[in-house]
Amino acid sequence: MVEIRLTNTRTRTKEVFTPIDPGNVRLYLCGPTVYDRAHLGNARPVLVFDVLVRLLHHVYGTDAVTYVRNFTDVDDKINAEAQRRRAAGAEAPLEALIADRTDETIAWYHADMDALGNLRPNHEPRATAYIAQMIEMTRELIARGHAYAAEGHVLFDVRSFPEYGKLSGRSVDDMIAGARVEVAPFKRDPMDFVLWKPSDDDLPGWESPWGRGRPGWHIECSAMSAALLGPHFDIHGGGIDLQFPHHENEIAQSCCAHPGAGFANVWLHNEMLQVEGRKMSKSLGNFFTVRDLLDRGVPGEVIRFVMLSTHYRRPMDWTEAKAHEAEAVLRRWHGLVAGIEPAPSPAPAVIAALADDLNTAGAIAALHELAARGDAAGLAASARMLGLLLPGMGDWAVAGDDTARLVEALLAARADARKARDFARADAIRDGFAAAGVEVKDTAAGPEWALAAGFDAHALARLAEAQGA
Ligand SMILES: Nc1ncnc2c1ncn2[C@@H]1O[C@H](COP(=O)(O)OP(=O)(O)OP(=O)(O)O)[C@@H](O)[C@H]1O
Ligand SMILES: [Zn+2]
Repeated sequence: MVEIRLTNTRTRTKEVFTPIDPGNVRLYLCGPTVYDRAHLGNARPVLVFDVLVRLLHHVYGTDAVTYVRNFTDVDDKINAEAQRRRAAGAEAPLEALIADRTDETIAWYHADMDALGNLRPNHEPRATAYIAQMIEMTRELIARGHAYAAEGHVLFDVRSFPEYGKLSGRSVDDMIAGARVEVAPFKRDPMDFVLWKPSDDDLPGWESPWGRGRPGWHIECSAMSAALLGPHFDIHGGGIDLQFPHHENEIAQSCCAHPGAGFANVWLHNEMLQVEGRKMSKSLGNFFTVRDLLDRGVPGEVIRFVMLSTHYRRPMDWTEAKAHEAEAVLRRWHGLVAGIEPAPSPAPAVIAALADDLNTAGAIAALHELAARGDAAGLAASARMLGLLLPGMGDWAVAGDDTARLVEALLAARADARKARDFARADAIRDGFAAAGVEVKDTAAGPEWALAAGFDAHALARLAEAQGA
């Protein structure tokens, strides 16, 4: 059996992964708050977990893996968006506007993550479907002396859990000194966090023993993971930005509600996608969405390749240069594997790289070696471990007949123009190609062309029209 090693944030070491039950390997990934399109950074944990899931499928069998990723559909930002729509004249009740917004966002999320070649998780719970479990868990935490009700709120008492801070490696006192904590008169300790809070009359709320209200964010993941995976499961993940406070708080809640169960064995955190050294984030406004890239004509597979070219524990940037390079590589590989039956199993070097703490960059290097050796069957089988070169994925890499015909006709027109010393026309065609996103290289054997990430079929058609080609 392949030995998988993963870096566990909890122990800060790379550990051999041993599932609790090899017949049912269980993972939970913190999913998106569904108020807006996912930005490219939000796709990173999804891609990392997708490769992990493919590796676990390979090692333990597809039916032996349960992958859960939630949708957070209770949130001030969702409410704010619904209120904005109502202020702008929408007639429906706020609840319906909220449901519209979350349904719409979930559909976008699915479309965008599918376009990147990600498998859907086995379960995608929505927080609003698990409110009863959240109330039950909150009640349990009060009964066990780990939480207290005050002024319509229920707060987790961090001093009641000596291990609080262990995941992020800080003591409660350090946290108080360093953190921006919300001070509230009803809190026993400034670090105590909300399990339940009251809701205004014009915002969504649920009846509870503490009055009409709504859950805090952290309790959502504790309740949903317990409901779908049980109180002790294998791997819990998310971006490193969630390590504190979100994951610290999840551990406190889950361990105190289910003493002795253990919660997640391995904590896996991806580093951030950055823009000029800072985390890409909605709040900083330095983001672009996955959809922006797809709409500009960057194929999902190219985005996936670029994102997986950097190890998940390293910060990374998105650059146009990386996208161009990825596109050229994938185009070549698609050409190589076209019509080839994949080998029965992926290359050992690719599996070994992935099993070594998801070394996707190493796995891609191993794919390059297979391609260099001309082992198309091996390349086809191995690339699938990374969700690349999947059946049907290469359509973008092959220019449509029309496109090829237009480009060839324009190249012929350019050659004629050159022969006739009509350099103005030759230059116009060259500039038109550049504007349409057709890259032309003149080689000794004649011109070679490729479609760039931003290829614009309409611009090409207009150019052909204008040149009478
Ligand atoms: N720049 C980034 N790089 C990698 N992962 C990220 C980045 N930003 C967010 N994530 C991850 O995306 C997932 C979804 O996060 P969430 O929906 O809370 O993000 P958000 O609040 O919309 O994003 P932001 O952090 O931009 O406000 C989380 O696992 C989070 O860690
Ligand atoms: Zn979570």
